Parts: sequence; C-alpha cells; structure tokens
Amino acid sequence: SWAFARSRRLPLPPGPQGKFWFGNEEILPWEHPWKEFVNWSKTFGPLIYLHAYGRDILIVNEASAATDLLETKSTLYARRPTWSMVALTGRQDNIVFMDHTDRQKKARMLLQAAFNPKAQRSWGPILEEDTTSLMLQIAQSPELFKQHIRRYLGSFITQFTYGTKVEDHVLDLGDEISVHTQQALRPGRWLADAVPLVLSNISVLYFPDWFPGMAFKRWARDARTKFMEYTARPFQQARSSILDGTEMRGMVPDTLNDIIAGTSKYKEEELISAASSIYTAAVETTYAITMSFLILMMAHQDVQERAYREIMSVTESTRQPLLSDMAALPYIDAIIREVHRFNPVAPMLPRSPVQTDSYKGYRIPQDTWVIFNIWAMTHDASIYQDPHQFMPERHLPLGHESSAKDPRDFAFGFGKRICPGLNLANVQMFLFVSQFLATFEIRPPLKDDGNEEEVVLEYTSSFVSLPLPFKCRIIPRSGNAILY
Ligand code: HEM
Repeated sequence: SWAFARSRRLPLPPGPQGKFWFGNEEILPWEHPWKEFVNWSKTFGPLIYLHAYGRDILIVNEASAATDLLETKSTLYARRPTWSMVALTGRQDNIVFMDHTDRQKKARMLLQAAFNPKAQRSWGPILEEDTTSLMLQIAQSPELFKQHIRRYLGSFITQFTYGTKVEDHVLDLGDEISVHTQQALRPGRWLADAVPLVLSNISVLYFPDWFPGMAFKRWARDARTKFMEYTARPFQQARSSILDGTEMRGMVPDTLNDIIAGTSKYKEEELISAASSIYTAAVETTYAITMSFLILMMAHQDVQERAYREIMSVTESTRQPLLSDMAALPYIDAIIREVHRFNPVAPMLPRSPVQTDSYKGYRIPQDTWVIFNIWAMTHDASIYQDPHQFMPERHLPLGHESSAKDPRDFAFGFGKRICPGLNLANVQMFLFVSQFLATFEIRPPLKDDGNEEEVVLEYTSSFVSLPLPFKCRIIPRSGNAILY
C-alpha cells in the first residue's frame, strides 16, 4: 500500500551507533536494563533503536508512545515476539508467549471471564477467608512468612483454576517451573538469545548432550518436562473428579462441564493451555508485589502508622478489613498504587508489530522487538514529581486537584494483551495489604547495639522484579481482635 511504501523510506529512530557489520551487542545492559535505558534517553530521546544479534530492537521509554502504539494501533502490536528459549523450555503453549491467534484470544477470554469483577462473587469470599488464615499462620511462625505467602498465593490460584485444592507436590512443581520461566526470561537473555526460533529447534535440540556448552540443553529439557507434567497433572485430576460426578467450581470445572455437555465454544486443549498458563503469571507477580510492599513498609514506618489508624477507624479493631471496606480505605489504595509505581513488577514488556509501521516520522520495521519500559513510565518526572521518593500521598485526591495518574494503568500492560488477571491481583493485594497492616508491624532486624538496621531497597533484574532477599521482624499489634 501507499502508506507502507512511504513508511519503508522513513528513517529508523535514533540510537547508539553499532560497530561495522556487528550491532550493539556489547552495550546491552544486563543489570536493571530498564534504568540504563532511561539514561540512554538523555541522548536519544524517548524512542531508541538498536540492532543486536540480527534483530531490530526499539526501546520505548514514554507512556504516550505506549498508548499510541499499543492502544490506538492495538491489532498491529498485539503480537508478543517469540524466541528460542520459549520453545526450548516448552512454553510455546503458554498464552503469555503465544502470538495473538484465535487460540490465544480464546484463552484470554476464559481468564477474563474467570477473574473479572462479576465472577469475583464466587471467589471473593474464599479469598477473604484465605487471607485471614494467612495472617494467623504468619502470627504463629513469622520467620516463615515467605513460605506462608507463597502457599497462600499458589493454593488459592490453583484451587480457583482447577476447582480443587491441589496436592503440595503440584504446588512445588508450580514453583519449580516459575524459577525456570524466570531464568529463561531474564530480559538481558532475551536480547542475547541470538539463535532464531526455527534454527534453534533444529540445531540446538539435535546436538548431542555431550556437545560443549550443552548443559543448558539438559536444563531446558528438564524445564520442558516439568512444565508438561504441570500442564497435564492437575487438569487430569480435575477431569476425573468431574467425570466421577464431584461438584466443583472454578475455571476448569465450569468450562469442562460445558465442553462435556457439548455446549461450549471452547475446546479442551484450549482450556488446558489457558489453565497451565496461570500459575507463573499469577504467583510470581503477586509474590513480587507483596514482597515489595513489605520491604517498603519496613522502610517507611510512618506510612504503616497512618494506614493502621485508617483501618482502625473503619473496623474499630473488632474484625479484619474485608472487600466491602475498600471504598472506605483510600490510604490503603494509595499505598498499593505507590508500591506498583515504585518498582513495577514486570518492568519491561516486549511486543512486535505484525507489519512495518511508522510513528512520528520514523520507521518501525516488521518483527522489531518493541520493548515497552514500564519502569521508565512510572519514574517519569513529568507524570510523577520526585519519582524516586516513595510517597503514597501523591495518589490521594487533594480538594479539587485530582491525584496522580494510577500507575496500575502502566503496571498491568496495555491494549489487546493487557493482564487478564488484573482484577484478581488488585483484590488480592487489597486484602493482603489491609489485613497485614491491621494485624502486624514490620520492622528491620536489630543490630548488636539494639538499633534497627538500615533498610536497603534493592531489586532483582529478572523478568518479574522483586526485592533481594531481606530479613525483618514481624510483630503482632496488641489488642488485635483476630489474634487474641
Ligand atoms: C501484581 C500482579 C500482576 C501484575 C503487575 C501483572 C502484570 C502483567 C503485565 C505487565 C502483563 C503483560 C501485558 C502486556 O503485554 O501488555 C501481564 C500479562 C499476563 N498476566 Fe498479569 N500481572 C499480575 C497478576 C496476574 C494474575 C493474578 C494473573 C492470573 C490470574 C495474571 C495473568 C496474566 C496472563 C495470562 C498474561 C498474558 C496475557 C497475554 O499475553 O495476552 N497476571 N501481566
């Protein structure tokens, strides 16, 4: 078309000069690339083009460009680029990494139907109860808080996905595949993932194991086998229970009953891949945001105090906060927004245009890895004043002035691939944050001299970014009705 011919003549966006016939491989950052890319913008502006490992790469550091490309041209950018690690670890059936095909769209519809605010009526009360039990577990063994939180997240999501409590073994497997996904998806690694998909399938998969450097092939095979087991096992268990006539509620049983009755628009294999895509996408992200909340509270005692007073003014210390209290707890909501802003848990997300596009006088070649830098957007000083300060108050409406833009408009992605779990994530985060702050104080460990240690806020560089492991003291608030 005319527009297409014209866009082919446009220049590429500015970016670092590559070496003669090589590209920009050497300068690609490995640690917190999202921060380094913000520095690059000082020289090149908000759109930065580079070429590395035979790929066109475009870094987008600006929220308005994300809206223009991912929302206004949502169909053009609905594709996620794929890379060899995805296939090597068996994740090509995971809806997070699939192209935006009919199958992917149907899987998204299944998830959206299961987790939207209307469906919440069936799982909201269970989540309220689960969260209260979690607080009791943390009170009993605060030193195990991380394990308790992971189990709470994993067992709720699998129960609601498959309709039954799954065995501990399956939850362990879920955690193991999450580690593999995190390793395979380290953002530095995507870019260094030089072998195109088709070639890697032929060459890497068929090299013998003893071939030098093939340790990762064994690693990938193990990752693939475990993912396949995770995909099959809980689904088959749910299926046999349904065939035995057990009453169950959840995404899999609700849909499978219709499939068996011949009244569903979904196929069984679509349901299987939708279901097995949930665990890592849900647990890693919510775990990361929960850990980030805890360390930020430890660093900001004043915020905890203010939140506690707000909660007590509503519950009067007679009960735990519930979903029906959400509207009465604006400061809790402000804390949650600020935690999402301070370190968005999925800081960079990749998309790829299905045909050559033009934007602001530049050409964006078909198949470019367009990397949307969410961290850059939530640290843009023109949107958030003093972006490196943790300040929940910025989200409270002040008289006639409206509050800052909701960072969750960035943190859950955009357009056709926006996170289908966002309602569940928001609800779960509200329950966790409000019940935790109603029940406990979190403080830094004590030094030998009796003073509290300094809190160091450091985050991982992985695809889902969370605080580096930290120690803390979790102290029950006296007079709390649920504990005493
Ligand atoms: C704090 C919690 C969470 C955050 C910050 C988060 C963030 C994101 C982001 C940024 C994306 C990429 C969106 C895009 O490409 O535009 C995404 C995709 C996705 N999320 Fe979440 N998420 C969270 C929780 C969940 C939960 C609880 C579930 C499941 C119930 C879930 C399921 C998914 C799935 C399946 C995708 C892939 C969608 C697709 O590629 O079409 N997420 N999420």
